[in-house]
Amino acid sequence: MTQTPTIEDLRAEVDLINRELLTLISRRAEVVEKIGRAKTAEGRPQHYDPAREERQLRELEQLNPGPFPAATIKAIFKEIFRASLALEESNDKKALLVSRQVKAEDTVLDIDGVRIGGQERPVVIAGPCSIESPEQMEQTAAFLSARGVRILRGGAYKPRTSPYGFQGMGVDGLILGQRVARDHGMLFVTEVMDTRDVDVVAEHADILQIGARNMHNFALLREVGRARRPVLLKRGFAATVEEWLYAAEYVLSEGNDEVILCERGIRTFEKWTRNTLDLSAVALAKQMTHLPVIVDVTHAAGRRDLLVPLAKAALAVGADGIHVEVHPSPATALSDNEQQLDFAGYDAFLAGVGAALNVPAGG
Ligand SMILES: O=C(O)C(=O)C[C@]1(C(=O)O)C=C[C@@H](O)C=C1
Repeated sequence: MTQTPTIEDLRAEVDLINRELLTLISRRAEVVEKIGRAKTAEGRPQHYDPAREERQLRELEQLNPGPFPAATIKAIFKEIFRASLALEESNDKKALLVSRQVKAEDTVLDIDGVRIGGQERPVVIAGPCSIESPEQMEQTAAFLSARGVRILRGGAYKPRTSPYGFQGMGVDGLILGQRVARDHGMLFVTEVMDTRDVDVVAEHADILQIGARNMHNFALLREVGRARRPVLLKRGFAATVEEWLYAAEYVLSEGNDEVILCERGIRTFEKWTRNTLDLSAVALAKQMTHLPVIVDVTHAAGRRDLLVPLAKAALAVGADGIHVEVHPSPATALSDNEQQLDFAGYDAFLAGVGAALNVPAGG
């Protein structure tokens, strides 16, 4: 007399079938990978082939012995096609130069003795939004260098919403920024906005900044990639992390691997801050890439009262430095009046962030 199998017996049978299915599904994946490689070799523009999927589904529907209804069989196989397609496409993807797959260890930049990235102390990049006058730059550099800041920022090209607004000092600003930075033993970082200016900016600046609005300017990214100067690459305010990293890849692909990523806040529905600081992007960029990542707290917040908590948070998630705008007299500044710190404000900021920033205060 045959006994009715127990649940345990039936489960043992299911386990065996699972193993067979796994073997078959893996074998299928291996064959699909071969199809994928053949398509790539033939130079086919895409792996997705809906007609081929449709033919398979029709045949499977006809062969379906039940008890699963046709729709269920279709859903299961569509999932198999989706996974197979992803496998084919992932085999095509070249590991990016910015990724940790290509370089596992942190990139540490050494720019005239100023080290950025890895286990180094976080750096501070500070200075006015725009370079306006010798007095303004001199006062700012003297103040900041006395507080251990080694990188002076200042914009020489400032296209404004109105073409009639202050447009920056241009080459005179570059010369001034470089001289003042040298006089105070600092590096000079300034934004380059036009491919035609890359050479002259690289002549005067130690670090070339690509602004958020130019993150997608691929011609400019290629040009700074050839300039053989470190690049500070701001994230576009509407750019995904993937787009930001691809922008960095443009620079690296030209042979320049000295890139500092800079998160400066993204545009969201929030109105009470100028942008929204995306801390997860900082953590993610640190995890996925080997490049140093810094955070521009000034543009992220657009208001002075949030700079301390945002800087602390940025450092807590692994930022390699902080970018902050400082001006001797923000009220009379020619741009960004609302958000630049005055000198007392910078001292309060430094005291507020405290040990996390590790810059010798009042030194
Ligand atoms: O036959 C192909 O062309 C494949 O790439 C394989 C496969 C499949 O899994 O069957 C995968 C994706 C395509 O959209 C069509 C079919």
